Amino acid sequence: MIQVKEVTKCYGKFKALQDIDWSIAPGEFWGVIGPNGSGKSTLLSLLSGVEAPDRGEISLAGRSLSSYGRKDLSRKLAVLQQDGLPPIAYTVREVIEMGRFAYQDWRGREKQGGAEELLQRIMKRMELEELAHRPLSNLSGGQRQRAALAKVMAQQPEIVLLDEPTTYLDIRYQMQFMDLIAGWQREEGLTVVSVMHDLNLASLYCDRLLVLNGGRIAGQGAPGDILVPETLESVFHVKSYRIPHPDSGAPQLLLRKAENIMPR
Ligand SMILES: Nc1ncnc2c1ncn2[C@@H]1O[C@H](COP(=O)(O)OP(=O)(O)OP(=O)(O)O)[C@@H](O)[C@H]1O
Repeated sequence: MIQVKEVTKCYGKFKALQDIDWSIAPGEFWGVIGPNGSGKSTLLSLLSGVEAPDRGEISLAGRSLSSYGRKDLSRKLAVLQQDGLPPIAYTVREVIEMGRFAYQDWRGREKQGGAEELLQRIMKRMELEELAHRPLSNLSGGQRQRAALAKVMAQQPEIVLLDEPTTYLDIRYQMQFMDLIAGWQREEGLTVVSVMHDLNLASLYCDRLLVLNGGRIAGQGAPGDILVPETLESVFHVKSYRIPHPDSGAPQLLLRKAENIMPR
């Protein structure tokens, strides 16, 4: 679905990403993890076409990413940022409708029917019906994030790129958000690439993890292979224990306080 070949991205003389080779198959759920400043957001902005690599090539469904027009790309790929939508005066309903941009003609009319039914279904699923006519400016950060996800769903993309999407959500909505994305992935074969700071959440939801460190790939593979105390120590400089999740056996990490770590 996405091929990243020998990609390097520089800001001035600084190499934010170097020699990135990565392949994403359709329907996979990838988590991108790594310390602050390791290049995660830069990689996402390259995948979304917002920025272009200095070297190397990114292709999407067999075509160079740079050859896609704006509407063309919007039907394939949607992006959800950490603070998905600003507190603007548009209502929730209006914002979700904006997700249909790529399917409208120059007068703002849909080329095919069925949009109204789709919007109703999405609002119901996201529990946004009661908020439909409220302006974003008087919603909480978490409610705005749900509206942002609804807008992305209305876009009906094949790939969704998420940049730390659960940062401002409480634990209930973090889980609800991840469950919605995972359900959407299962039901419609959505391909997901998500920057994640919460490694335990990444372990529960991602099929594969890409580890960045200092702009280079420090590992890629299944969470069971990647989330080991040795990697946590070499990449994040923290000590941890690893235990299996009682439900699924997925690895979960317990962080160790420095005062409890006995010198050998
Ligand atoms: N527009 C820019 N100009 C100059 N340097 C930049 C720019 N954008 C990012 N960088 C630098 O590139 C490196 C990677 O930044 P990036 O935002 O991709 O990291 P990240 O892994 O997403 O970090 P975080 O976890 O803190 O969000 C950092 O050192 C950052 O300072």
